[in-house]
Parts: sequence; C-alpha cells; structure tokens
Amino acid sequence: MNIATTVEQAKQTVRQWKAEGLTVGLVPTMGYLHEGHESLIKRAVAECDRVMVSVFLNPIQFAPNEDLATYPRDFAADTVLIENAGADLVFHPEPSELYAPDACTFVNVEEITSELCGKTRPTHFRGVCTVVSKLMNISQADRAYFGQKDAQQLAVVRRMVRDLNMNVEVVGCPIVREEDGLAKSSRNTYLSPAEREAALVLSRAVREGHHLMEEGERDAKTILGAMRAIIEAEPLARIDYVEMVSWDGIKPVDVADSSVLVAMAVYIGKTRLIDNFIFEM
Ligand SMILES: Nc1ncnc2c1ncn2[C@@H]1O[C@H](COP(=O)(O)OP(=O)(O)OP(=O)(O)O)[C@@H](O)[C@H]1O
Ligand SMILES: CC(C)(CO)[C@@H](O)C(=O)[O-]
Ligand code: BAL
Repeated sequence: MNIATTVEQAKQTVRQWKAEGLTVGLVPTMGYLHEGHESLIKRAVAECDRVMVSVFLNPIQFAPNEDLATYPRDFAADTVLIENAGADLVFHPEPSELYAPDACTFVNVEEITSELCGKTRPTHFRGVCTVVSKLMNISQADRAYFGQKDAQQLAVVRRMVRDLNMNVEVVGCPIVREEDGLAKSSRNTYLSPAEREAALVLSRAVREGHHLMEEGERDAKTILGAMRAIIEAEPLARIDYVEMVSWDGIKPVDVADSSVLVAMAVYIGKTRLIDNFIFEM
C-alpha cells in the first residue's frame, strides 16, 4: 500500500491507475479509524479496482470553538486498518499541502445546509464540500463512499455532485454500531465511563422513533416528543437538535408523507454526538 503526503504523489498514482483503465473508489476520513470507516473501505474495495482512503483532519470544517485541537489521532493504527481492509493508497497531507495561504475558492452548498448540523455549525458544510471536492478532483474517483451516520453530509455531498455535474457516484453506507447500539464515532473516545453509559440515549431514541414510524405514526411532534423524552430523562445529556426533515431536501416536515430523515445531535457532557434514521416511503 502506498502512502502519499503530497497532492502530486497521489495524482501520479491515480494517473497510472486511470491509464490502465481501472476504476477508483474514494473514502474520505478524518482519521482515528474504527469499524464504521472499515465498512466504507471494504465496500469500496469490493466495488472498485483501486481505492484511495484520505486521512485528513480538515481544519476549515471546524469553527474556532470546536474540537479541532483535541480531535484524536493515530496515523500508525489507521494505516494498519486501511491496509488490512484492502485499500491501495492512503492520502495523508498536511493542511498546508491542501490549502495555499492565498486560497480563496470554497464550495458552498445552500438551502440543504440550513437545518440540522448546518444550523449549529454554520461554516461546517462549506469546509466539508471544499475538501471533498478537492479529494474528488485529486483521486478522479468513480465512486466516493460516505456513512449514513453523517446523514446530512451525505445528502449535501450528493447535491453538490449533482449540481456541479461531477463525474462521481456518491455511495451511502449504513451506520455501524457498538453491540449496545451506540453509533461508532471517533468522538466516543472523549466519553468517561458514566458518559459512555449516558450516550446510549441517542440510539435508544433512534430505536423508539423508528419503532413508532413502523407502527404507522407519521406525526413529527409525536415522534420527536417521544424521542426527546428519552434523551431529557438522562441528566448528562443536552439536546442540540432532534428534528424530522425531508430526506431529499433536508427541510422540516410536520407529517411524514415521503422519505424522511430523523436526526439528532446531543451533547453528552462536552461531547457532541450525532445519530439518525432514515424512514423510506
Ligand atoms: N459508525 C459509522 N458507521 C458508518 N459510517 C461511519 C460511522 N462513523 C463514521 N462514518 C463515516 O466515515 C466517514 C468519515 O467520518 P469521520 O472521520 O468523521 O468519522 P467519525 O467517527 O464519524 O468521526 P466523528 O467523531 O467526527 O463523528 C464519514 O463518511 C462518516 O459518515
Ligand atoms: C467527509 C470528511 C472526511 C471531510 O473532511 C468529514 O466531514 C468526515 O469525516 O465525515
Ligand atoms: N464526521 C463529521 C465531521 C465533523 O464532525 O467535523
């Protein structure tokens, strides 16, 4: 497996692959990889001739008050996981390699970024879409793999690719969970043992919301009320948002009459965790 730290090194490898007529899969990550990332990489390996995994903690998607400085890192362990999963290239640049001091081009997806995480993190998706565009250009990917755990991100990237006529298929992958239900996340490492226990309210609320919808409930207030009650019963939890939005447009809905995303962000102590389910109709 190759490790590229410069854009030119990565492009050179990709040029060779493309010259041989091979398809390329891209898996963008911020590192500190776990089984969620591994599932994306394995799917890419199964579906593409060659796979590039990027490990890049993208500074421009973090606001100054967020956790860029403390975000966990372990590049040595990441490379072992990536190699074992069967990928061919790791792209691991320094921020200065991707962002020139006078860089002034950013990708801003509107509307679909105005709710959910876009509300609390107003500059976040501009940073995500800018770096994802760059990674797609560098890798010349035929397919790019994203987890449903970051469901709004998946919808935003899909919309960007459609609106900008980019030549890449965006593949969404299911949420991988711990045995007790907690969605796997690099940020779970921030949790103390008591917080780890408290964090189960997210997946419990997701299960309850999904169960109600399976039983036929469609009223957002009823569904979200039941979910919020589970979270509010936990003293270590503080809700950022629990919302139901249309899955295609990420706009609030009162009654689910087509596919919806029911998503939440919840602080457990100081750690902000997300979880969701999509109810297809
Ligand atoms: N539990 C999971 N199941 C499926 N995909 C996941 C999971 N966790 C992360 N991913 C996906 O992996 C990709 C990289 O995510 P990222 O590096 O931010 O990992 P993370 O563990 O979600 O970190 P964070 O703590 O920042 O939420 C994204 O497409 C994300 O949706
Ligand atoms: C897609 C991504 C790697 C872009 O930095 C990041 O937002 C993430 O890890 O989900
Ligand atoms: N997985 C989302 C990246 C972030 O929280 O910045």
